[in-house]
Amino acid sequence: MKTKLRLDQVTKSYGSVRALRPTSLDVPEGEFLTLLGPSGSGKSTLLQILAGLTACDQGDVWIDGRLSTNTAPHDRGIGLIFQNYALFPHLTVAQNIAFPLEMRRLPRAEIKRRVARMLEVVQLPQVGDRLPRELSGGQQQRVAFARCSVYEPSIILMDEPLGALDKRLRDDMQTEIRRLHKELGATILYVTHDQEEAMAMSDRICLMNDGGIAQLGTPSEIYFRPRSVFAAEFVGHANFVAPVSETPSSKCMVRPENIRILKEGEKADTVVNAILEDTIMLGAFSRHVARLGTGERLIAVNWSDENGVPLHLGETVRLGWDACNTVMLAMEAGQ
Ligand SMILES: Nc1ncnc2c1ncn2[C@@H]1O[C@H](COP(=O)(O)OP(=O)(O)OP(=O)(O)O)[C@@H](O)[C@H]1O
Repeated sequence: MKTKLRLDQVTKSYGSVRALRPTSLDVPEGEFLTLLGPSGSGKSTLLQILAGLTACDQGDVWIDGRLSTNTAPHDRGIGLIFQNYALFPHLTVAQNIAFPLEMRRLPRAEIKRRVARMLEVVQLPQVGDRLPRELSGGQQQRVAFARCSVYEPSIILMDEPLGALDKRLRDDMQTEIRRLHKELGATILYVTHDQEEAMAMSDRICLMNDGGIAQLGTPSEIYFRPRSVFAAEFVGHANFVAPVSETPSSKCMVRPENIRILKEGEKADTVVNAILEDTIMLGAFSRHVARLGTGERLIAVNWSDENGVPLHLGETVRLGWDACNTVMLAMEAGQ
């Protein structure tokens, strides 16, 4: 697959703050890649360097196979959407969407055609004559997406675009952005610090920590095969258990859905006794917290079973998991 974007050993410091350690990244054409990581991990810096809004100290940026490190932002063929999407308040929705095309001096009829099509794509065909303040937050966000996509950039960078929206709207917009991604076929780089959002939306996740890439992989690889304690803990809940063969320099991790409360006579590769401290019925699943003799707590998430043996808080349960569901993690410095 053709590489659309490439960062080659890019670094950035702000005074004494090292925002980005030497970082290399290849993004294939048409991919939806999410930059996920805690606050200050360098996500926005990486995006700004790709957009040309921030100059890197060292390294190179390649776009479409062309060396673009010093290319001006408007010559990079990249669309940008940020959290404060700032539509022009005095222009109608249609005028807002037409703006990038007016700047590029496209013929009037062509502008009209493209604006109408974009309004269809974002499913807002009726609101072209309204002002932005007459729209809901989610609708405004869709208009921002339309304005960014109307000149058909083949790369779209989004920095926390749903950060200002409430949960319900976020969910709707996630689906919407996925649909638009498919429809437009653009390469999308999406910044979020919300791991569920990253899981739901991405072809691959670039997990960032402390100005560098901690792990790059599909949502499933990052979740089931994290390569560090940081990755294991940042995405989902990590239960740390004693490794079968004790290696002082490693930790063993099991996800909650792979720890079972064993029924009478049921077997597993590893079985431990624990006191049940809490059980929460979440509908399809139930979440159990159980305390080991060492004082450590394990979390198990199992299918709810209406006909199962009732569990009582304070009772001793047998917890079991299989070797194939454990992940050995190297300890990082300081852990
Ligand atoms: N203009 C700036 N001047 C000084 N320091 C900066 C500047 N921009 C970013 N930094 C610092 O660089 C580091 C990386 O910041 P960056 O904004 O890339 O992180 P982020 O992962 O996007 O964080 P957030 O999720 O909070 O937006 C942080 O320590 C930040 O304080």
